[in-house]
Amino acid sequence: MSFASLRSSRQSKEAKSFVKRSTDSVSSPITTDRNSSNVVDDKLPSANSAYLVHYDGLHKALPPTLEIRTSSGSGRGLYAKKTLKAGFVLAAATPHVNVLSTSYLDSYCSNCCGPAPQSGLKRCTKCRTVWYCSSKCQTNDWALHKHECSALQRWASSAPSSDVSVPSDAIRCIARILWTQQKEGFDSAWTREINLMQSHRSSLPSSSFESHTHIAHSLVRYLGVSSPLELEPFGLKSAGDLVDLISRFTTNTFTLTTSSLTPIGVSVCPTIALTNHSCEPNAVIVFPWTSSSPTTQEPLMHLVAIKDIEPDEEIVTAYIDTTLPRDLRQLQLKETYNFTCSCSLCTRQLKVDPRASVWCPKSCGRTCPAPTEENSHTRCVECNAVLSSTDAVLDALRVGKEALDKATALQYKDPAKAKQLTTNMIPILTSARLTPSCHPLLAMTRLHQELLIASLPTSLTQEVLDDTIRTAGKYSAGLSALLPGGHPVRGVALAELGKLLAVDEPAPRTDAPAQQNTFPPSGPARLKLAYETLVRAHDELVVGFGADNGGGQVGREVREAIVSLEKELGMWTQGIKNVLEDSQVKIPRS
Ligand SMILES: C[S@@+](CC[C@H](N)C(=O)[O-])C[C@H]1O[C@@H](n2cnc3c(N)ncnc32)[C@H](O)[C@@H]1O
Repeated sequence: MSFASLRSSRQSKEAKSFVKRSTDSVSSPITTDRNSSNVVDDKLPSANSAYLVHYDGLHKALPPTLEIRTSSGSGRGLYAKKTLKAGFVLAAATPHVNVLSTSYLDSYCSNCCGPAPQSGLKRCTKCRTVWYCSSKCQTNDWALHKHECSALQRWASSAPSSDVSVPSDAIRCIARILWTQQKEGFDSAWTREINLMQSHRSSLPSSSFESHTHIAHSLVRYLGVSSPLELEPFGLKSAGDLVDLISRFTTNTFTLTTSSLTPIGVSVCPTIALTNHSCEPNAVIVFPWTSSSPTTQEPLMHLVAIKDIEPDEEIVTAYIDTTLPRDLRQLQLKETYNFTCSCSLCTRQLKVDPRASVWCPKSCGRTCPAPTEENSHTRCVECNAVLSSTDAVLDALRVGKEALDKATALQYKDPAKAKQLTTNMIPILTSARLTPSCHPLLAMTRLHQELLIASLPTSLTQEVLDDTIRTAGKYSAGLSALLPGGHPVRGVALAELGKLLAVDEPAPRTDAPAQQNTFPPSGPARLKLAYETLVRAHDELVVGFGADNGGGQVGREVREAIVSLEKELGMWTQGIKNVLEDSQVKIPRS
């Protein structure tokens, strides 16, 4: 596979791999105003004591395999009515609203959210802020964009500096909700479905006051009114209604991603927002972009089972990055969604959590729990060897977390500096004996891989390519210790590793037998590994992006890569056979 094909397969250098909700803050799981619109039908005799309920509008949009029930712990949720296999597309829905993040406005179509076609995107000549892939998309979007266009121009004219000349995706998304409600009608099914989403208005935590106030002020300015009291034409009759809307947005919004999980914006989909959270999810939300010409279709949000699901089992997705250790996960869930997670992963007593683990000091092959400030005494779970270098490990963990935050902040502004940081930090974390799945080494490795791929020179050297492959290998290994088979993040990581292995080697090593145990191998062994990795990736992708979707766009790319590798390997085999036949040399049996 050529180096160019590797690059073109990457839609963006901004690859942040986790599908999650992109919200800021929330509060308690259930509110009285939301319940008032429910009709409790009957009590189900299920172990989790959930109740079957009908919500005007939302249940109609559900496939017959799912139903909405409510439980005291987590409010409404989606439940399976029959056995559903891993890879089954549980629901596919066109989101009510999709909005691109500011940095992607000039590289994706603002109507269909597809990538720029070969001919490039066309910019709206009035606001000069949003871009479209075709006049058809521009025309389709005009009913909403005509309001947005003047709002964007007004906002830009009063912006204090060019870097804040476009409002955030959150503000643009909430405004689109309001304009659509005006267009569809305040009594329409569309508006009712938005209003059925959970609001935490009555129990907002004080930590979210600031962000809600900030959103409210920005929204008022963007809509061109002078105070929240002038929002009545948008159906907001009181400041409380505005808080409701902002809370609904923050609690229920998803990250819009590309087919390879790059986050590019925000998405609102009331039906799929009914899924509750677990750090050990049995389902994921993806945008597989299965259409052969994705730029002509709206993105479809798919809820896909990644494990076999039993009848009456709740469908749960992860709202946050589940590769984080428990304390960080709990902090994020509390801050953003205002609940304490009591999922199986959070409540299970693990001897050692791979997210916070270091290798045995005696190198027996097993691990110890990473030391913490509260508990620095730690020993190997297998051979009991005591970790004596706890201060060094604690230092490495602290410095590593700081460096990760800094490198993440710098990755687009100054990628060279970010790469310098990750390059320096990874050996420090590795020599402190952190395992590849340990935080922050896993996240640092992922960022390093992104930075390496984004900066691959056109004239690639063997050293740079091999270094990138080693990083991708470590990232994949770390993920495999944490995420179940079939998780789309694993599939995409394996696909990237396989594609890197398949890139034509600039200077294949000729001392292959001596290098047998080195990674990555060279020559035919490398091609074989590329092939095996891509086949594994494909197996995972057809689960994570849905079997009916053929693993989505990434699955299709991987299939194409597999076919071309099969041809290449076939040529190798034939070539070796010919040489052997010519020279009458026998192929050794082992
Ligand atoms: C997107 S909504 C999910 C649907 C929501 N339960 C409803 O009734 O509309 C997210 C909210 O659901 C609640 N929630 C989700 N998962 C939960 C869990 N595992 N435990 C407790 N509450 C949860 C939290 O209040 C969270 O802010």
